[in-house]
Amino acid sequence: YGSTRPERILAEVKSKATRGDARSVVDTIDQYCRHQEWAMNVGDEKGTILDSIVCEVKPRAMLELGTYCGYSAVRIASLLPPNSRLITMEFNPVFAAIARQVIAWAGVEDKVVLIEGPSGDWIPKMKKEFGLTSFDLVFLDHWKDCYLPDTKLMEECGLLRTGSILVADNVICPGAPDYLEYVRGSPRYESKYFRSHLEYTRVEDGIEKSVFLG
Ligand SMILES: O=C(c1ccccc1)c1ccc(O)c(O)c1[N+](=O)[O-]
Ligand SMILES: [Mg+2]
Repeated sequence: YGSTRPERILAEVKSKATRGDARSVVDTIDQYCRHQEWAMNVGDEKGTILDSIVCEVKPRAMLELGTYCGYSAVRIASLLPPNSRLITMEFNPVFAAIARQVIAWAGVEDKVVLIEGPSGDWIPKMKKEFGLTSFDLVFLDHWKDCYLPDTKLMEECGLLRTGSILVADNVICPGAPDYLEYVRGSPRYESKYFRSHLEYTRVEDGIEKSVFLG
């Protein structure tokens, strides 16, 4: 019977990573996806850039769009200060089911809330559902053509405050040209590009960090 790539990643984590050790889960997935089969985790190189921004911002309330297998959710959660929360959103129920188990194996489930469904449906409900005022940090890593509409929706729903930071993966490969043009061209954002590579490859990619100015 055919297993899915996320199922194979979970099996690797359960057989190779130390339960309760977030770093070993991250390293196990990187090792597997670099040497066995590529998968669309943010990866070790761009992950280090993401880590530095999470450590700098120390977000109380963080949102991730695009959970996939939970690699970046585990990476981020392991760096969050006490009583901080990562809300991670996944559209694909197969991915979400795997991510829940990877997050549990890493022992970070008390810092992570995984919600399933389309971002366009969830974003307008988040303030009420989670008693939020705004997000300190948002990691965009879902469908690349959703980056711009979802950013505009977060603005409209008052989920961004002066100083909120957007971190976007894959702005070069696969690319999010309309999003890049928006955050780089808008007077309401201060944007900076961190050059890197597509996870586990030598193809150019990068992360765009954009501060919302209100
Ligand atoms: O879109 C793809 C993609 C496109 C085609 C084939 C495989 C993946 C992708 C590639 C690298 C990423 O880091 C990533 O987050 C994504 N994604 O789907 O969100
Ligand atoms: Mg990505």
